[in-house]
Amino acid sequence: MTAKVQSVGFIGAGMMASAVMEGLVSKNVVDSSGSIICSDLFKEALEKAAERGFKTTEVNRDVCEFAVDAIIVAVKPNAVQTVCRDILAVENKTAVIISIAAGVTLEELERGLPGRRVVRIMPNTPCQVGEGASCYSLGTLANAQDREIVEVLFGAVGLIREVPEHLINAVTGLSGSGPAYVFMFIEALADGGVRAGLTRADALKLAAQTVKGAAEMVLKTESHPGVLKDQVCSPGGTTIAGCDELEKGGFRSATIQAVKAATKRSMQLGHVAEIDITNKYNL
Ligand SMILES: NC(=O)C1=CN([C@@H]2O[C@H](COP(=O)(O)OP(=O)(O)OC[C@H]3O[C@@H](n4cnc5c(N)ncnc54)[C@H](O)[C@@H]3O)[C@@H](O)[C@H]2O)C=CC1
Ligand SMILES: O=C(O)[C@@H]1CCC=N1
Repeated sequence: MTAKVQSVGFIGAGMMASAVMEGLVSKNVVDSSGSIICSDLFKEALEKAAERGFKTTEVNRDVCEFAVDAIIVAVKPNAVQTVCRDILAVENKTAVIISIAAGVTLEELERGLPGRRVVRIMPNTPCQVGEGASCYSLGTLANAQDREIVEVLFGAVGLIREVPEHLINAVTGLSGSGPAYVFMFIEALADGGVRAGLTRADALKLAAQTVKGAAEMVLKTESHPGVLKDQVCSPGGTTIAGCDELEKGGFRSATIQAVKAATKRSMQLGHVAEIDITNKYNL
């Protein structure tokens, strides 16, 4: 979808908000960066956003007054209920409220925002370069137009899917957290290349391009990744020797465990957000 939106607000201007804001501008979803406003308690975050041409404010209510299409809640899970109180203080009934907070359920959002249309979404940082992966669920009062806004905003910056809410924690464990696992893999591939004599710069480029190319093959051919892996492995050749080492190191099992652990952690975060507002967990 390429429809333009009039104005969008972000409460919290940190890592994930910046990634989505950059993506929306570069994909021309908004006329200019001036159609996006963000608020934060942290001055440096606002200064960075202002340098990129976004409107900024220290007052969350300003965001709610400015945003016509959507207010995106982009604070850590334990700050969501505080932000809900700021949102409720402004009579903005047009904007749908979209939370990207890990673990915070639609029920918790609707309890904090009675009578408001809410959406829970889990994006990831590659939204910044238009290659995100986001899954969302609509709250009980959200309507077809709200679904369209979510699809326009997050569809412009990557893949977008509607899923039943109970799957969003699994999405968080896989695509929400997944970029970090992939970055670790790229770093390790590059370390291997350096160990084998390549320059760091060449090794990093080769590693990143290899991951990008392999991912494109999975998406474009729709082949099972095991089939594509077999095509690289010559009998008695180099690749199977490398695969052998990965299996010895528990590579696949470790990856599965990582997704499971992150999913479990996501399930805990909504609860933590409810009971802990002390920043103890630094969420
Ligand atoms: N970083 C990631 O890869 C992803 C993060 N998320 C979710 O996005 C949310 C934000 O995460 P990040 O951007 O990584 O965190 P971050 O720490 O970079 O950004 C959060 C920002 O919110 C600000 N903030 C805190 N309390 C506030 C308040 N009351 N009013 C206004 N601003 C306030 C903080 O100063 C900070 O700049 C989290 O709920 C996280 O679960 C979702 C998908 C991916
Ligand atoms: O680590 C986190 O809690 C956030 C949610 C998904 C990615 N980063």
